[in-house]
Amino acid sequence: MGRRRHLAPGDDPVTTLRPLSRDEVRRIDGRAAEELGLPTIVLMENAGRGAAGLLVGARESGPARVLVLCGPGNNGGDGAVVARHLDAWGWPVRVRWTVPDDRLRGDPALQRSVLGRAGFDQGTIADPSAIDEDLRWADWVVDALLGTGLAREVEGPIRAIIEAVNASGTPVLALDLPSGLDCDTGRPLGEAIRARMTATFVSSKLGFDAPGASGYTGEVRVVDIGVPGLLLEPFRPRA
Ligand SMILES: NC(=O)C1=CN([C@@H]2O[C@H](COP(=O)(O)OP(=O)(O)OC[C@H]3O[C@@H](n4cnc5c(N)ncnc54)[C@H](O)[C@@H]3O)[C@@H](O)[C@H]2O)[C@@H](O)CC1
Ligand SMILES: [K+]
Repeated sequence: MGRRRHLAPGDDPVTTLRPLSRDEVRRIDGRAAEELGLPTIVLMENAGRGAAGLLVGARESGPARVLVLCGPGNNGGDGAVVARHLDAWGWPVRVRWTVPDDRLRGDPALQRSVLGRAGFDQGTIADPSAIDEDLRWADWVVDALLGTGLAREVEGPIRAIIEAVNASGTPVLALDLPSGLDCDTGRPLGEAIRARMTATFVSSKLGFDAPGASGYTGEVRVVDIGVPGLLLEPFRPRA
């Protein structure tokens, strides 16, 4: 009998929701916190833990060297959570942020502080060419640069980092969205990460079904981040 396929974290055992728009998924996150009082740090932990589990599942052989690239927002915070779990499982991890820690607020700032206190190989990318050595070292890259906060053409250092990652050919696990991909249209805003796999939160995204989007998302896996069912009701398939 073939390897029993356990349900990986996020393989929703009950129902799948219809693909969501950027606004819908951001509103779900917001309602969970504002209306239901579920702290966003809880959703972030579930997101990062689920994504880390998918990376382990994607690796037939043992631990791999993982370079986690974190942007300035909650997507970056997710990346720090992935790093913490992979490290606890014995995977060699490096964490590189696109901004100094005094530019972080809230959940991502907290996550970065925890990694700092826990002795992680963590730093700020001073110049996009500075990640070339990290890219040579890594077996996998975790793309935690930009998620649904992407609001304009990708520019500046983040654009150069995306180009360097794509040029390196290193396989990428993208968190929530491949950075630079428009959530609703599935088209790159200037430049986008070409991922081997995308761990997307709550549900798939409208843009993932657009022609050409799979060249950026790679295999899409949904990670359940613990949003209460009340908020998911409007998005369940019609019975
Ligand atoms: N809010 C929540 O409760 C949760 C959010 N989650 C994560 O948070 C993400 C959304 O986080 P944020 O809203 O903080 O935003 P992101 O972390 O997606 O983006 C970070 C910041 O990048 C900047 N930015 C936007 N477009 C840019 C561009 N073109 N070039 C350079 N910088 C640009 C913006 O200032 C934006 O706030 C989701 O995709 C998901 O990964 C998850 O942790 C689940 C829970
Ligand atoms: K991302």
